[in-house]
Amino acid sequence: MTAKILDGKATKDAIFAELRPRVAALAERGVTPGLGTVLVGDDPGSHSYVKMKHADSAKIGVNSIRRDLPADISQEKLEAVVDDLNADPACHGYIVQLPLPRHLDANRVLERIAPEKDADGLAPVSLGRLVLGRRGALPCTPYGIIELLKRYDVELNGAQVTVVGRGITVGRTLGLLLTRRSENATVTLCHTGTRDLAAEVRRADVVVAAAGVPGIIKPDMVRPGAAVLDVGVSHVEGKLTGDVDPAVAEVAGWLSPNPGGVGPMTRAMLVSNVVEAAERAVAR
Ligand SMILES: Nc1nc(=O)c2c([nH]1)NC[C@@H]1CN(c3ccc(C(=O)N[C@@H](CCC(=O)O)C(=O)O)cc3)C=[N+]21
Repeated sequence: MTAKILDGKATKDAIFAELRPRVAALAERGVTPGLGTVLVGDDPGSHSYVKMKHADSAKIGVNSIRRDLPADISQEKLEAVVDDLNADPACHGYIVQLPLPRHLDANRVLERIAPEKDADGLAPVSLGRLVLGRRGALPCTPYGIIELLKRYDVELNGAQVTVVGRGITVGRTLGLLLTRRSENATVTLCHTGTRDLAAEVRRADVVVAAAGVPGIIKPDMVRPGAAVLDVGVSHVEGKLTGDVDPAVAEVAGWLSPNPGGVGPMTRAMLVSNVVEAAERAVAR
């Protein structure tokens, strides 16, 4: 048996097809959604992600607002750019690409993002709203994971989900999303202090691997038929390597490829958050 593919690339295209008429409706009201990115320094990975985000925007008629800043920019100057985007009516949502160079305080920058313009749902106000169960931008990767599972009819209601990794961008926030009444999953959040990772993974209907440890999920840890999502991004000998051992495909019922799985879904939800922010700005 080999796992069915949770195709993030095709699902992104389907989501874009649904966003296009919403963008057209905004155009009729004279509004073009604008997605901003703030990129500090010249990390090649970050550059390529930001480039992909703007290519996605262009595809569905969303304007790009790009601020590429030198690696040695000061905290004050970076915060001034954030203030500028907060004040720019053409920018409906933006992200500050993470990680930032070490001399900068990322939390202070994220705190400064106007909550209604937080496109990745990672600013403190958005995270607080998620905890409280109030409306707000949802973090793009967890949101994309849930959307991907729903569109392939993978059951979450009552499901046992094991999440590996407690980072804010994926693991910790995914636990919050999955345990909402609307998803209704039971979540086990694993991390470096977990005593028996194999046992936690083995009883899961759905496994989300977001540890950033290449190949940490082995076939003997996966229950036959389980859905396995690979969120790991590591580079081994110059090649993108995920957290899921390729042999898991022989055991799992569903598998998100990497690349081509959760990455494109993250980008789809980012654009979706910006279109939604533009719709809210028009309604105000
Ligand atoms: N504020 C902030 N928000 C982010 O959302 C954010 C961030 N900072 N910093 C970096 C990470 C990384 N990230 C990716 C998004 C899409 C792909 C993606 O689409 N990858 C493709 C291509 C991969 C390849 O071939 O290189 C794929 O998986 O198929 C990857 C990585 C968003 N991040």
